[in-house]
Amino acid sequence: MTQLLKVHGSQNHFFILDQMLLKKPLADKELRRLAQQLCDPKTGILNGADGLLAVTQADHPGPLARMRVINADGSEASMCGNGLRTVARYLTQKTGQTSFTIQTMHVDLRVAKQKDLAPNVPAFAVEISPVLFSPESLPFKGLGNERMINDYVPELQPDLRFTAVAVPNPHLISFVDETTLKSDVLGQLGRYLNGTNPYFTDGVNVSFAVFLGPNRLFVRTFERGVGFTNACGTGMAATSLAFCLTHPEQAALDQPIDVFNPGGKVQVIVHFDRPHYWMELIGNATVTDVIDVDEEALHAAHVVTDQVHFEQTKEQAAYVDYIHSLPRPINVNLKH
Ligand SMILES: N[C@@H](CCC[C@H](N)C(=O)O)C(=O)O
Repeated sequence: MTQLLKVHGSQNHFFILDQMLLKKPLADKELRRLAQQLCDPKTGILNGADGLLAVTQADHPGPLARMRVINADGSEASMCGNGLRTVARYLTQKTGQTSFTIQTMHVDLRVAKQKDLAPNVPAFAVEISPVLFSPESLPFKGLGNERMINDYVPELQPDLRFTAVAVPNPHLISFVDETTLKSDVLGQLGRYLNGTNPYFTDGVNVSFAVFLGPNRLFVRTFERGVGFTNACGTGMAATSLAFCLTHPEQAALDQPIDVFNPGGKVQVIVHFDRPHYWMELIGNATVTDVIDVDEEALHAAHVVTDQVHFEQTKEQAAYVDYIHSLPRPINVNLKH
């Protein structure tokens, strides 16, 4: 027997699997199959999730562990901001350390425990970096050879401006009005750019954002490898950076930006240590369920309700109380 955790950051839901607890860690192919089975609400448990976060040993000295991000469709992403907060919390509980680094696909990132957002709503801050703008780093092609910052891109959508940035997973951002944010445009564009298309050949996370005032945004994301999510941490960090770059009169560097999303709220602080931008993403790291599961079921990608034992924590009730205490600037249906 081993344990899985069901967790979320702004209701961007994941399962955490600590490979270091297993007699035999899952091979890459097994991890991909498990993510597909477990995250699908039809075949998985607890309504599925947006991804599987695998915690493994770091392959060099320094970081406490390594996080791998497997999207619901089995593809692997280089980073996940909401997920990193939940892995940071898991490692804090496992080791007692409250400030450390975690290895991700390309870089080691700093994480630190924060003051609880409300009773039983733990919070963590995580570093989001590196920030890259070149077409090769996303990648995108056929849309100009220069960086894309608040540009009209008629190939994508005639009347919207776009910013493309990798953090280091790829993001495409547009500032829109509330009607456009709620319209079908985001889903259509997200599906197109994450299917066979000539522009974003590895797919891209697409976010639409509405200005709410100085240092305040609402962000909705269609995620690569997932579809619509309640929140995308790297997406909100990338959008806050785009906000600072394109609307400096409304968004300040080195100050918290409140970013509301369908699943709650986070804060992002954008820093510019010349010549590099980097962001801090601060938000909840909630554990909703502890699941006892047979190790063989993980290898076989067959984790089903009647063969596991769940223990629900009281943290989701506390999280719901917390978000009900927040302003709700825009209502978008929640994904369950
Ligand atoms: N939800 C995540 C991002 C997960 C990876 C993304 N789908 C990708 O493929 O890049 C976040 O909170 O950052």
